[in-house]
Order: sequence, then C-alpha cells, then structure tokens
Amino acid sequence: MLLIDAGNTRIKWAVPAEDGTGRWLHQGAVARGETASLATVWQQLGLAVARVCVSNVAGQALRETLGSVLTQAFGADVAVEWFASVPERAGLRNGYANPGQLGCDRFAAAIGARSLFPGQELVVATCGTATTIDAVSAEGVFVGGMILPGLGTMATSLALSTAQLPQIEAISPLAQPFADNTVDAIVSGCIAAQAGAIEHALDERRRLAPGRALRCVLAGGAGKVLVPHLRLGDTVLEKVDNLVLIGLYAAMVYSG
Ligand SMILES: Nc1ncnc2c1ncn2[C@@H]1O[C@H](COP(=O)(O)OP(=O)(O)OP(=O)(O)O)[C@@H](O)[C@H]1O
Ligand SMILES: CC(C)(CO)[C@@H](O)C(=O)NCCC(=O)O
Ligand SMILES: [K+]
Repeated sequence: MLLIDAGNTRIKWAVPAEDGTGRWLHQGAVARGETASLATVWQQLGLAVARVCVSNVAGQALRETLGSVLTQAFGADVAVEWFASVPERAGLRNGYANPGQLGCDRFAAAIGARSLFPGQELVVATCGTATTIDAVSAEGVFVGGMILPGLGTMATSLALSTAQLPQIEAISPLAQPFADNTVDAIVSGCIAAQAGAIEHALDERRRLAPGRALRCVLAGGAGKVLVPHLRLGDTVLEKVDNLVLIGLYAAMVYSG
C-alpha cells in the first residue's frame, strides 16, 4: 500500500508495514514542482504496490501529473483511490453543510487524530501552507473548523504587499515577543497570530463542549515552531507528524 498527501506546497508519501502496526517502511516528501521525480524514487525502492490512496488538495493538474507518475512507477493496473470527503468514513461523521466541500486532507487528518485518540474531544490544528483548526467531538463528529493563512504564507503575504518588509528566509524560535528588528517583529507577529488562533479555537471549544477534557493535536511543518508559544492551560498537546497519512491508513484498514 502507498499513501500520498498532496498538499499545496509539498507531496508527502509513506508505505505502511503490512503488520497492521501503522509503522512506515518507507517515507518521503518532495516539493510540488518535483512530483515527476517520484516515479524514479518509487521504482528504485522496488516496491510491490497494489493499492494507492491519495489525498490531493493541490488541484486537477497535480492530480493528472500524479496519476501518470503512478502508472509509470507501478503499471496501468495499480488501483488508485482518490480520497474524498464524504458524509461518513471510518467512524467519523462529516459535519460540513456540503460534506464534499471539506478539504480531503482535513477529513483525513481528523480520521487520523481519532484513530490515535479514540473517544476523545479533539481540536486538530494542521500547520502547512494554510493552517486549519478543526473540532472533532468525542462521539466522532467533524464539527467544523477554521482556515487561515499558514505561518509561511502569512509572512510571505507581508513581503508581497509592502515596500519595506522583507521575505523571511527561515522562521526560528524567538527570545522575546516585542522584537527590536524588522525580521523578528514579522516572525513574532505571525507566530502570535497562529498560536493565538489555536488558543482561541481551544477556548471556543471549551465553551461549546464544557466539562470535557480536550486534547490539542498539532500537525504540519510549522507546528514545531508554535509549540513553545502555545498557552494551553490544562489541555494536553499531542504533536503528531504525518497526520494526513495516518488518517489515510486508518481509513484504508478500517473495519467498522
Ligand atoms: N522552521 C520553519 N521556519 C519557517 N517556516 C516553517 C518552518 N517550518 C515550517 N514552516 C512553515 O510551515 C509550512 C510548511 O509546513 P508543512 O511542511 O507541514 O507543510 P507543507 O507540506 O509545505 O504544506 P502543504 O501540506 O500545504 O503542502 C510552511 O508554511 C512553512 O513556511
Ligand atoms: C484548507 C486547505 C488548503 C488545507 O490544506 C485544504 O483543506 C482545502 O483546500 N480545503 C478546501 C476548503 C475547505 O476545507 O473548506
Ligand atoms: K485557490
């Protein structure tokens, strides 16, 4: 089995072990523009892949490229499931008014979070190109969520929209919130916006589902930058890598 998380910036993939442990035998990631290089990567691993499950939020052109890369690597007979947001899957009910409108990576991430923390009240924050902060109830309902620019996207939008603000090369942890230079001030502002949105979402969820122990599941590349800045009170933080891939795996092996 091959699992693929095609995001707007990067394509992440993994091959799970067949022993049901959810351990990865192989994994990798490429920039979206390098999708074609995956054919050689996969061929060189000599994988015998019968089934592929893809979460793609990067559009139709990427879907076509990925489709032909999969055919090139594994032959025309390989069974590809294009994972989609549906009203219910793997024990998770989709609370979107129009279930198909929900990004399939968010649906997969929620299934993944629930497979790791079953029966728990969850707020799932995924920090990629966009940041999404979603509520998943203890009963297994994707309640709904928030979408905001991701950490890098926020910083880049400032550089693009202003004369004097530079593009930030790498966001490193900050010593102090009130910075004494431009780069650190941008970083501090964007981190505060991201961390503040997550804290706000947790507050709202505590208000709407009072008296329930809440877990904050944090995923995505920018998550590690945010960890030291999050004020969570008694909410337990669970930092998880590859949450979308974990969710695709859980959906593929689910037997309700
Ligand atoms: N050390 C870091 N410094 C700055 N930004 C970072 C850092 N680590 C991650 N990011 C930011 O995190 C985001 C990348 O996270 P991640 O790798 O999970 O997403 P992605 O795979 O690129 O996104 P997508 O799934 O949307 O394709 C980008 O917005 C990037 O700018
Ligand atoms: C929000 C993103 C970009 C996060 O990757 C993706 O889930 C997406 O394109 N979603 C579609 C819109 C929605 O989820 O409501
Ligand atoms: K768009």
